[in-house]
Amino acid sequence: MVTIRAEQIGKKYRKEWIFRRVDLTLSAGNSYTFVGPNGSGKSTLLQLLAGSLPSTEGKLVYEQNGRPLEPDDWFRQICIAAPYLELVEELTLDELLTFHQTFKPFSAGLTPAMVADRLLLTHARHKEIKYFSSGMKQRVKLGLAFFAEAPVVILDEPTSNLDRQGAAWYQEQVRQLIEPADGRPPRLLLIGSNQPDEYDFCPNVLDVTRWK
Ligand SMILES: Nc1ncnc2c1ncn2[C@@H]1O[C@H](COP(=O)(O)OP(=O)(O)OP(=O)(O)O)[C@@H](O)[C@H]1O
Repeated sequence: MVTIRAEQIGKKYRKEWIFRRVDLTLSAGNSYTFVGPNGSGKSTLLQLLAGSLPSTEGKLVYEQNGRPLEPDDWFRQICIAAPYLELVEELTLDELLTFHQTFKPFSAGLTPAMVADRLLLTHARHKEIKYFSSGMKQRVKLGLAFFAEAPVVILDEPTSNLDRQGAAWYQEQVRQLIEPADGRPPRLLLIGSNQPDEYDFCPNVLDVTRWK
């Protein structure tokens, strides 16, 4: 089981503190949503918790089954879907899924063809990502996080560009992360959002402006 512990972390850009003194303990089987107005620091905080941005102050500890993990091993534990993370556009969906699973394996038993099916994109398996619509790309980004084995899933603005069918698909899949129907271990889910229907199932909603 994975736990992320943030101890008094803060982030400053130039002379401006985005947030300070963030103390959090986040563990598997739970979901947490960070809310706040545009520019309040949701994406920045998620990137710090993912270990992809350094904090200006404070300490971040990752633990697996009570043992600290080295920062270099964090990335294996995390899948992140966010508007600022791009897909490799030159690859077809099949190629992308095959490539991705070499460093972020899919859950046991899932093949790239099965993942394409779960993405509702079987018809587009041989199409290059650059020809996907923005909603199709968003589904791929989410699917790479939903269907990987990694125990921590981070979703920033998860339903951006999704139509009604895509949003319903998101709702169905995201709930299975914390209450898996197939016996898989529950994951730690972190969301950054301003749209209540993206996190209406989530009991832990934290406004980042509390850390200004
Ligand atoms: N690389 C950077 N250099 C300087 N300032 C930055 C940088 N990245 C973000 N910021 C600033 O940090 C603040 C928080 O930005 P962030 O993207 O985390 O907000 P957000 O809450 O996710 O916003 P939104 O709802 O618009 O996505 C903003 O004032 C932004 O301008």
